[in-house]
Amino acid sequence: MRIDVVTIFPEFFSVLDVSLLGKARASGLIDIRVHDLREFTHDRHRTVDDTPAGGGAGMVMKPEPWGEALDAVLADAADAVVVFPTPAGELFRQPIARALAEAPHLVFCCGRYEGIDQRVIEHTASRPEVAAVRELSLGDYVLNGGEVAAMAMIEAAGRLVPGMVGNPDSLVEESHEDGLLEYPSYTKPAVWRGLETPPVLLSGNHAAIAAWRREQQLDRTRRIRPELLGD
Ligand SMILES: Nc1ccc2ncsc2c1
Repeated sequence: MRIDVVTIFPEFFSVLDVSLLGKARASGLIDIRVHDLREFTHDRHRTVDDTPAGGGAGMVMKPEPWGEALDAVLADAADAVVVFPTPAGELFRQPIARALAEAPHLVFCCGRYEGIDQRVIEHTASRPEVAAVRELSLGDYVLNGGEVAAMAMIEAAGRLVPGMVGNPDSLVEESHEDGLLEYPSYTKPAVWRGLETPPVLLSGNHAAIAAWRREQQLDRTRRIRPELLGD
């Protein structure tokens, strides 16, 4: 998988060299390329934003630098999925992470300010080398830009790429992988500060342990995220 990230804060993504994705990058499993949007400006101040058409507060990211950046990033692309992290997008959830993990080439366009001129999204969707454009939201709160969201999406999708995680079984028993919250986890010692590990987990009865874990998932999901049960 190839992942391109376009941002005005390329240094933000240096952390990708230390995480699980760092190993994948080193092994060539995932080819991550980070691009500074300001490299695609031509004025002395390397301007990437301008005032909003129609007035209003804040600034909007100019289309020209984005157009040139995507010309460069997509020059040798085919079937790229281009993601625009945005609060106005579809909510990013595990099924979308799985879909992104299937893509041979992901491009993340990190907006700042009040967002990117909408014509960039429209033009990108018309490019023949682009298989899909996805405007995706991390959730309903205020962030300063798309970088934090892109990092989360890259990790969520990247870890699903075959070969990324040592034990693929561990991908199954994760919160949201089966649509439910994960069960609570325990390890040694059996008693810690007077608190006991649930005896069933020490019973060796694998059927009883599996049943207990499933019940814990349902109970936790019912209490904390009932909407995941479609109730
Ligand atoms: N403010 C905000 C909220 C969610 C979100 N998701 C992707 S960029 C973004 C920005």
